[in-house]
Amino acid sequence: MDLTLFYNALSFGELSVRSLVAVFALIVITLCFVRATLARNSSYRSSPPGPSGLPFIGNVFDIPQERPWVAYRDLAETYGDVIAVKALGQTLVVLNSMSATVDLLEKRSAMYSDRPVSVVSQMIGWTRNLAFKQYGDDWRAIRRMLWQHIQPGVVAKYQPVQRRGAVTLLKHLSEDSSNLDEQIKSSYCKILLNVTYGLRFDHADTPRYIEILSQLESALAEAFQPGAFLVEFIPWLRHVPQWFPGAGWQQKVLRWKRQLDSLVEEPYQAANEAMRRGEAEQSMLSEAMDSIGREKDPSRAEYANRLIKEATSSAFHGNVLLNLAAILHAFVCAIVLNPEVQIRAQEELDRVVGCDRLPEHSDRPSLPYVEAILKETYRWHNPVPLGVAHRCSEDNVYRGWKMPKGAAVMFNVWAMLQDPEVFSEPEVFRPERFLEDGKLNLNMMQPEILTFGVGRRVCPGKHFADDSLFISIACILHVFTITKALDALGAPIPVKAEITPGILSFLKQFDCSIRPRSTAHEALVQEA
Ligand code: HEM
Repeated sequence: MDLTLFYNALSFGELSVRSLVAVFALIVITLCFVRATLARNSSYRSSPPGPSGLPFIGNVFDIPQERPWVAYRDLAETYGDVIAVKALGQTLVVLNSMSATVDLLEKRSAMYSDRPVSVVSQMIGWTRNLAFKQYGDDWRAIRRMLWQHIQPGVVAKYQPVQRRGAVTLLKHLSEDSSNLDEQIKSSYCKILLNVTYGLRFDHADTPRYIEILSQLESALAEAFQPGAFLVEFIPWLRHVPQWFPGAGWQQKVLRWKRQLDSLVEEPYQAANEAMRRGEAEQSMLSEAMDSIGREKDPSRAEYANRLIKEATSSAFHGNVLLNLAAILHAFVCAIVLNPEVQIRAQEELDRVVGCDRLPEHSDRPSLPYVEAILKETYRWHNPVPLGVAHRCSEDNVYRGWKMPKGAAVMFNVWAMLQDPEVFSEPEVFRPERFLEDGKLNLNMMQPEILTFGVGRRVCPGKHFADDSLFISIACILHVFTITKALDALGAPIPVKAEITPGILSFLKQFDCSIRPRSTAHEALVQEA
């Protein structure tokens, strides 16, 4: 999933007020909050500790836009694992330890499972996605429907499609590995279109959907930048007509809305047409349609249709594809930087799988080192370093602090997965940390319990994602040798694991060479 929400953006970086109008509006808003702030003064004193900040605007200038998760970890060293920062009357609580995360998001999940509201999200229509929905009946119904299709007991049925996607990626990479990021996205897009909508791998619109998803990736980054949209502070601005001076932002929001509409509507329509022609493969959509096929009451059928549409599109768009792609991309980067890991993995694959076939999901229990590489990738590079913001829906007391209703709550996944007390030399990519005597060491903290979120909003696609990433990683390691690319003079081009700016964390593009290990391995790809 995916997104990250307005309140992620409200991680209170330097508020980039871009114009005099914005500055003026900000002053007006802060004055409007004076009374409320004073009224809440007593609760402020008892809320979790954090930097004091400026009067009324709070900590707006305390947290940088770049890598705010590092700033929160540093604040936790001063104030303790639970910190609160405030801006413009809003409270953001950041949990920097596993114990606080479990205490609040899991043990008190009835109170900590809502999402903060974002006006821009509503305008774009992101609220059709499960990840953006408020906690309530609609969320519950859609989540239940999606869960039926991707819960642990049934998710293995998608393994053949995931392996087909991995093989498609191998074929593309053996022809041209220069655009790694695009190839990875294309492979996961095909898998997701097939399992959610039953669309074939060669569906003509796949490249266009990838293009729209990439554009929406930038939209996510921009929409949630602090101060980027004044409407988040003054919601009535959404009613200002587009022609009004200064309302040009609405054009942008409208463009994103159209793009998202395409992504929600077009695969759904294409799938329905394919089903009518009898050309669609079995999918979440076709199974869900079968189950409501006998519904006679038109209003109930209409309601069920909307649930199906929103459940399937939640498994396709949002950050689902971007998260999968980000993790596989990080894995390739880690291998380029750590050639000894590749050698050890290939020894294991040669011993278990041999040279005359590609890996299968059924090999997984016999490939602990490859498994450890996946775990270490989850730990080493997490695309959602602050999780997805939850919202506290009732006043409650934790460790003597008042946790106010309406506070956004984020959990610093990055800080927990980079904690040197738990993972020695956390910046080093070392799969061995998850092994003991050649077997998985289950006494180690398992990164996936944080990577996919916590509590009732935990990622429902985590088992699907984990199966899919495992087979991709096993197949790539089995077939290719990945090294640094060489420049014109034959010298290795340096690679650095740098992240893109923004509230989501993706590794920047890097050069690398991806070549078949041998003609026998190349033949495996051609024959698959
Ligand atoms: C490596 C890939 C993935 C990562 C890192 C990831 C991560 C996450 C995270 C951190 C959340 C928020 C959890 C929280 O609020 O505490 C989430 C929610 C969600 N994810 Fe994933 N996810 C991935 C893949 C998938 C896949 C493959 C699917 C569907 C097939 C999926 C569907 C969803 C949905 C629908 C939600 C919203 C759940 C809700 O709010 O109730 N995700 N994901």
